[in-house]
Amino acid sequence: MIKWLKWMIDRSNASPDNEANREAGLRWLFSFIRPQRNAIILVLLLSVLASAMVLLQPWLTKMLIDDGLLAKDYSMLLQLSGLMIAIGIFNTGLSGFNRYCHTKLSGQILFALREDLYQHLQKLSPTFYAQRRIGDLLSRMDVDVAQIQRFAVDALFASVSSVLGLLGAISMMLILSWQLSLMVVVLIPLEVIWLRWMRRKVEQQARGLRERSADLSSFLVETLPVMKFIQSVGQEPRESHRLQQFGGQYLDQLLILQVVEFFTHALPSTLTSCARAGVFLIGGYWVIEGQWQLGALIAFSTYLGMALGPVQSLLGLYVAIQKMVVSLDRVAELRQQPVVVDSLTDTVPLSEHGVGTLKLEQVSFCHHNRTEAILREVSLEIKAGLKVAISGASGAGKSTFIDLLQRHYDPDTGRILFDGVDLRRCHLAELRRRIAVVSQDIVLFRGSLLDNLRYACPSATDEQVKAAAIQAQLGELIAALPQGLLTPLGERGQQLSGGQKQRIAIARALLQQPKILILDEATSAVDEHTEQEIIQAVDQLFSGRTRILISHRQSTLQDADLYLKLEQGQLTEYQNWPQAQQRPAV
Ligand SMILES: Nc1ncnc2c1ncn2[C@@H]1O[C@H](COP(=O)(O)OP(=O)(O)OP(=O)(O)O)[C@@H](O)[C@H]1O
Repeated sequence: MIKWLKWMIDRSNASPDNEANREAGLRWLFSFIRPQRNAIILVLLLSVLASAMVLLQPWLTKMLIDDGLLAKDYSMLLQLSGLMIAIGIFNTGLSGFNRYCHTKLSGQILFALREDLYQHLQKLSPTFYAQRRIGDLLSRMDVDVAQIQRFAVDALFASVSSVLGLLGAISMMLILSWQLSLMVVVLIPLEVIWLRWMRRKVEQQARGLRERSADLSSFLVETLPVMKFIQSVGQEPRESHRLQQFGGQYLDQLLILQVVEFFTHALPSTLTSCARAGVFLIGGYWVIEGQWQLGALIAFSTYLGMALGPVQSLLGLYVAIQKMVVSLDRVAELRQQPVVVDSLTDTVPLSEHGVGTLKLEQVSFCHHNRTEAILREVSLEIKAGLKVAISGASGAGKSTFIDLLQRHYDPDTGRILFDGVDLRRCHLAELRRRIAVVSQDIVLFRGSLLDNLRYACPSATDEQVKAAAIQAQLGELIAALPQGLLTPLGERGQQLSGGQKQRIAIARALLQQPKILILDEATSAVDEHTEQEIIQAVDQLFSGRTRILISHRQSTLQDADLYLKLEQGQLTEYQNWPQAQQRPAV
């Protein structure tokens, strides 16, 4: 099947890399089709049955005219009419059942494809997301996957029933008149040659359309969440104009594709009309001359329609393959993005009694495509239970350092150890459960406050969540909300203040029971008084556990047990905050 598809796909402008990607994409697609073998066989059998029933109808009409009407046989007329009614009822039931099985199969493949792609995206690093437009990812996940699935199921079944219909109709036509049948068969190679010539154009324009559609999605994803900012800087007309431009480009591309598709189908349709006229001319002459029966001519012309219909839909399928390839390439490109960080199969379990000591051994790290290293051969130990303050100029790499601790990236050289275990050997989820990060941007999902608090720890009971919320001083907020903990927070918790969101994040971290709590600029959005309250709460609630605080503010970093400053790839230790602000290091 893969070989057949590769033959159908235009390779004239594909590089060996593209070819390899495409083949991997096809293999990926078929890995979802194969497990549905039984359901596919059932739907195929139903299609065969449906095609046979359709083929029977014109033959019955022929018998009705020639053996019933023209022969004036009333009993035959009655029997054939009864048979036609029975077949009609059977066909209705068959098509309903066929449709149900087909939709179920099609949906199962669609969601399996999407889930697999989503699971792959879940493993990709922050660098990948920093480089990609979310709208484009959305469009690949949504429209491209649906396009592939539509082809994989709908088009393949359509092709099977078309081939069956075609073979059946041609056989019936040959039985009725082989001379007229030849006329039709000669057309098929002509149409195939034309389509092979047109396919590259279709693929090119379909690719353009998918890209314009991704531009539109990206625009909406980018601007809708920040409408407040656009309003406050008065740029609504500019964004409306941009939408107009994207819309215009999309429409232009759509029209070009329509024109190309029109010409692709126009020649075969014209040839078809000529063939039909030819059949009526020659067949009609034979009937007038008494060499052929009227019923046979009517049945032949019906079978001719039935044969040309499948030819048209097979040719349409040929065009659909070129469009599907565009989507398959776009999805395969995502599917082949390398997973930089993944759990090994033989991970070393982290002890529940471990205290959470962190050790860096000769760690160096530089972001992909950057020249300036974030860490250069840094060796350091952060003993458990300390309150650690990390300062450093903006862009020095403090957040990247935290990403390395949570293993969003691996060091280029050297290693990081958690309780003596190299992070590369830890199970990712286990490691990340032990290191909770509260950052400036608190992520809140649509759902109740309760659901949001429980997000990192879904097994927590309502009582545990409530206790954590009270500890994080959310009592007042809960009392003020109309449905308490069950109040929906709305999109991204826009109705909450910065301090309230921060407390939600702390309550979440409390439920997570981490060994290490990291506050990465977590309090920079709140006033100093609220900040002091939050930090006091953290010191109290997480006392005895390692707390790493990152900030530019002195008020946040005071009273630490260890001061670290990140500067030019070095993490230098200082005795206190004022010293950390000056040189030299201790
Ligand atoms: N995913 C990424 N890919 C490439 N470069 C990145 C990536 N993330 C951050 N950087 C770059 O790495 C450097 C350090 O960024 P980082 O966010 O770690 O700094 P920071 O010290 O936390 O800054 P700030 O105090 O302003 O938050 C910056 O130059 C930034 O542009």
